[in-house]
Amino acid sequence: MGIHWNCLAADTLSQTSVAAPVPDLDSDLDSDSPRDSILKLVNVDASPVDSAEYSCCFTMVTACISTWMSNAPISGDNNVILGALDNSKLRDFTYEELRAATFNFSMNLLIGRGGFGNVYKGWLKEQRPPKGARNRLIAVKRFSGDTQQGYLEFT
Ligand SMILES: Nc1ncnc2c1ncn2[C@@H]1O[C@H](COP(=O)(O)OP(=O)(O)OP(=O)(O)O)[C@@H](O)[C@H]1O
Repeated sequence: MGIHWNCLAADTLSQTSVAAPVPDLDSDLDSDSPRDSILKLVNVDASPVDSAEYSCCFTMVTACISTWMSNAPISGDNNVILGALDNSKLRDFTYEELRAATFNFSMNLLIGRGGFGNVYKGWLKEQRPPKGARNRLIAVKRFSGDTQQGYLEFT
């Protein structure tokens, strides 16, 4: 199923606040880099997730990229290949692409929870010829079957 995603310009990921472990993705990062610092700023103020939430059938990217991410190295095969992306346009992503980008919606990457569902941090591999590929930091909002709000907004 193709899913429409809206990539916003705001770099709200940098505003999250609570430290939490992140997956092995970070292992190849420069520990002194700003990116490494940001990766530790995972907001875990949300309560544990009900298993019912995993029944969701679609998700939505709500955000964005940090400028300091522009030269980030590619960090693993789990990343999704992302074509040239213009922030002014919408792009479709499959569920599998976003599942891979968020390491199967890892709870270690949970950064928030809204009325629509959980929000996860993730990375998409972006091709930017002739510069080559880079990782792009994103936020993925995953629809929860427990909420009526999502149905009202997206149907
Ligand atoms: N782009 C983002 N970057 C960083 N954190 C985000 C981002 N989007 C959402 N979050 C986190 O997820 C939490 C929930 O966001 P969300 O947008 O789902 O809230 P909401 O206002 O209830 O929206 P909705 O009603 O559409 O679900 C936020 O409070 C924030 O902590």
